[in-house]
Amino acid sequence: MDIRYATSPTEIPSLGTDALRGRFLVEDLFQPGEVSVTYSHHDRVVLVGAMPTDRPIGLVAPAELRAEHFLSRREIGIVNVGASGTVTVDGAAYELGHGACLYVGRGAEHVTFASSDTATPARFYGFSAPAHTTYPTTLVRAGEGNVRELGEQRTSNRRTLNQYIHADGVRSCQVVMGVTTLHEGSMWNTMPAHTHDRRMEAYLYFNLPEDARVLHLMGEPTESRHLVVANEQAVISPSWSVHSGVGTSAYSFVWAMAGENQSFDDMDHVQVTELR
Ligand SMILES: O=C(O)C(=O)C[C@H](O)C(=O)CO
Ligand SMILES: [Zn+2]
Repeated sequence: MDIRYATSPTEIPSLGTDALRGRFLVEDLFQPGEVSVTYSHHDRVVLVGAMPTDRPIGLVAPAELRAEHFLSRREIGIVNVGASGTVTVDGAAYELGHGACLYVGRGAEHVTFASSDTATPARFYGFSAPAHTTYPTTLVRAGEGNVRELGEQRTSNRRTLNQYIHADGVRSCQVVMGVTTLHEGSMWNTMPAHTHDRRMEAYLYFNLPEDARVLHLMGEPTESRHLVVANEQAVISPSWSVHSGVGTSAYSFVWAMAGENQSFDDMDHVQVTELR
């Protein structure tokens, strides 16, 4: 398991490109036939990437969790960013098309991932957090969450945000999760930027052409840095960090949060003119 210890904002000025990428960027989530697991000490969130090929692959508890099953004390939100596939939870099969989201509650014992067609594998992205109780495992098809239209064409930030796991939708203990898709011709996400000191967040960029990149802004608003991010890479954003990006092409991203509260609109907004 890849372990990322927590970072203080006071460390940022001393970190070069490789150190920043090593702490905040998750580059190899999807490996054929494997489940990859990255543990962040920011709110003890775990990022999972599963890319089943010719046989199902299981979500197994890494030794560091000291748990019988991965979800013995955790919950997980899963979004399929690849071709269609199936997630099976204790014998119940859920079919996830591209962009669909499955919430799996605490206590599920056996979770496996399979692709519908081995030539075009599914790619399941999971965001897991500690959970105090069990909420029902629930599937949401792509686009069937709570939709918010954001931004404007003149500021190149028109985007459609879909909330899947949230306080007024699929219930969870901590995880808040959804997908945002940029409209053709728009490049900016989450600008004006924000932080939320009550929650960490992770973004997984997808549907970005292989030769395109997102310049992802991070850091405290007045001490910003950037990460150059490729398709299907994730960025860990501590609660003190802005998380915004501009692409060389349109793209989508899975955003997911955990921490003190589940209030999506509880944000500390940052004016564009305040950024440094
Ligand atoms: O496009 C956006 O703006 C977002 O998707 C914002 C994220 O949902 C977020 O950062 C929530 O805190
Ligand atoms: Zn946010």
